[in-house]
Amino acid sequence: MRLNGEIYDGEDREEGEQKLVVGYALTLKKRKSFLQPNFERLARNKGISFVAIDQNRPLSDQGPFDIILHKLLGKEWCEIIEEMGKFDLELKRSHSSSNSTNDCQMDYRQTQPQVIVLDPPDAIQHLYNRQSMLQNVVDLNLSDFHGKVGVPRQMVITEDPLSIPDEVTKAGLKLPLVAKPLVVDGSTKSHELFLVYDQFSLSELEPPLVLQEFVNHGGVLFKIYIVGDAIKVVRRHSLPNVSKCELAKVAGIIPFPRVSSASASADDADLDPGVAELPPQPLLERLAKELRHRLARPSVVQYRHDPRAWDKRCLLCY
Ligand SMILES: Nc1ncnc2c1ncn2[C@@H]1O[C@H](COP(=O)(O)OP(=O)(O)OP(=O)(O)O)[C@@H](O)[C@H]1O
Ligand SMILES: O=P(O)(O)O[C@H]1[C@H](OP(=O)(O)O)[C@@H](OP(=O)(O)O)[C@@H](O)[C@@H](O)[C@@H]1OP(=O)(O)O
Repeated sequence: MRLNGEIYDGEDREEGEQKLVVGYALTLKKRKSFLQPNFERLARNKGISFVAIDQNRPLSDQGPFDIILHKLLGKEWCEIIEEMGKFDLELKRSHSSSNSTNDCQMDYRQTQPQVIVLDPPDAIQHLYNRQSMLQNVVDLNLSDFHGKVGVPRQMVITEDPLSIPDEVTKAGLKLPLVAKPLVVDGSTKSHELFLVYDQFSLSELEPPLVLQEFVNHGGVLFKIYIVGDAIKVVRRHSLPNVSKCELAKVAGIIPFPRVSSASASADDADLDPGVAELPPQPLLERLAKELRHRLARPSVVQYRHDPRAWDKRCLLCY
């Protein structure tokens, strides 16, 4: 990694020796979950500091930053970042078309050192639709590669809630079902999910939504994060299995927001080896490669997989 002309070697630094400044633009919620004191301390020890970007002031008056890390959805913010990207591109063009590029490069570096934006807007593909994001997994056809990869049986309901019971019967989906808003736009509401235990209650749901068969998976799931070639798997607690007996006794709709959030980490939990075993690396690598290919241009794949039921040699993504 480039740091004012030096290469970052990943070694710990003496306290106070700053090598990398990361400007961040994140929601308050994300700041709380991401910039934990332990993380900031670890980063500081490695010479990396995090500085909040003030969105009310021009970016050029702030910093200098080596990296800009952002996860904001607003159009205004995207334009600011895009403008930065254009400036950088123009600069590169003027370098390649002129012989006296060094002057230009020097001016630019002096006023605004080269910043790595994670990620530039044109390298981000937002996956808003729960159905289409899973279609990429269906299309992979990884049916016999160190195990299977698939998605739970599901259907999309866009209109009349009163028709849902019939539509579910026609589609042959088995109860209990997980009801999820069709669109995941980062809002709290888009992560409000319901477990539906009986046919009649289905008409109380609010379309547009995805209805998925609930798959028992031992109360543990894996989240797979892919950045370039790096793959990180974490274990999270999840919903417990639903037995036939429970299904016969329980009725209605039960809400369950964010059951597998970062605070539900099961990395250090004492688990049954049957559910704790991680999916094999070759399968993860293949999955990452195929998804990167299918999701086309982005250099960093921002995709969410919650594969489970690995104890049955079946990686389900939802
Ligand atoms: N088909 C399913 N079968 C069993 N459990 C499921 C199923 N779908 C989702 N879950 C449970 O619901 C949780 C949330 O599901 P999902 O990841 O689809 O929603 P989300 O709102 O995108 O969640 P997150 O907050 O993790 O981003 C999962 O972590 C898992 O515990
Ligand atoms: O805070 P953010 O808005 O980035 O929320 C993201 C959340 O991160 P958090 O853990 O920091 O809350 C993620 O959880 P983990 O990776 O930890 O499982 C995951 O649920 C994403 O789907 C959320 O993105 P969204 O779908 O809402 O855009």
